[in-house]
Amino acid sequence: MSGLPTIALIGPGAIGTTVAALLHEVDRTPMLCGRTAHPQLVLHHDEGKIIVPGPVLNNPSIVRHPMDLVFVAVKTTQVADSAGWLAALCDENTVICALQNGVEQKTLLEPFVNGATVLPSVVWFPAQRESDTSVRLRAKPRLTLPDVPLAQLVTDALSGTRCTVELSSDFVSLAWRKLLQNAVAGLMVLTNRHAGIFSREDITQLALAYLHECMIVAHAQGAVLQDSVLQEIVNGFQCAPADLGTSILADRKANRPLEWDIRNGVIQRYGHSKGIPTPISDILVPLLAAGSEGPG
Ligand SMILES: NC(=O)C1=CN([C@@H]2O[C@H](COP(=O)(O)OP(=O)(O)OC[C@H]3O[C@@H](n4cnc5c(N)ncnc54)[C@H](OP(=O)(O)O)[C@@H]3O)[C@@H](O)[C@H]2O)C=CC1
Ligand SMILES: CC(C)(CO)C(=O)C(=O)O
Repeated sequence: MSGLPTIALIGPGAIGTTVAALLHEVDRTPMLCGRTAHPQLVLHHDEGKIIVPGPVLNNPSIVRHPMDLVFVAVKTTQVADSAGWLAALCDENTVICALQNGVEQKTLLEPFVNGATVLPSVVWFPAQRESDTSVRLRAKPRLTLPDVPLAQLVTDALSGTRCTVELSSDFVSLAWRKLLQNAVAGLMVLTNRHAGIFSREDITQLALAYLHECMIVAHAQGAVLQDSVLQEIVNGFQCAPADLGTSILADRKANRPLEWDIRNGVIQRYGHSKGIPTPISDILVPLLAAGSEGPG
């Protein structure tokens, strides 16, 4: 690579708009690759708003050459539909930073990326799309990446932006820590409620029992996490604004497919493969899957 890296972003939704806006603010505007040709992207943050000029491109045939760095922020349920973008933007020299939840980003993306290197990330911050498609950032942006040499490209791209990037030598544990948080957030979908539900004693008990089950699977997958993490996760939801949602609840409310498999199904799947009983998952996962896909 000579000169500044070329950067594209696929999926300018809640997380994608946030990262595109933060890059734009430091004059590193990525190529905006989406599904809908939004005329511009708008991010509202604590101190004001950032407008990224569009339009969002919606046809991969416009791409003339692969990019050095591609941020992928489509839902994991939308990866296959983004195959055209991934094929056009990636080759074996490209680094892909997956801005997606779960612990399976590499497995999900690698079939589509022409030999590019997929770096998973943990996206710690909540962002929500408003009805006018602008995005509201609800915490300070923060990412964790595995501490590998190619992560430097992402760190450099985001240097000087509002987004903190941390590198971890134990990325697996952090990714599972976040997965546990996402798994228990599934209770918001099943109750059709926001974080306020975690102030209920019955939901707290259910959340802790479910997290305990998830933790056994996490340990079996090599995550090093203390038991105190379970209460910390519940405390986090209890301290959050009562109206704070989660991206899977936004999808439920909009009747879109849910990321139930990478957030909840994954724990049941890995549990079953290791002979670990998952009685709570065995109830929650079919309810989330049926809510997502029906029929009916
Ligand atoms: N929102 C959050 O607070 C957090 C989300 N995450 C994770 O980040 C990932 C992204 O979530 P989020 O930003 O909420 O998702 P959104 O639904 O807000 O955004 C998805 C974006 O992808 C676009 N898209 C859909 N299909 C395609 C396609 N075929 N080609 C190109 N673009 C496409 C959508 O376009 P269109 O404009 O047409 O809808 C939309 O802009 C998920 O894995 C989520 O779990 C992680 C942490 C926090
Ligand atoms: C809000 C947050 C950070 C935790 O649930 C998230 O990951 C999501 O909305 O998907």
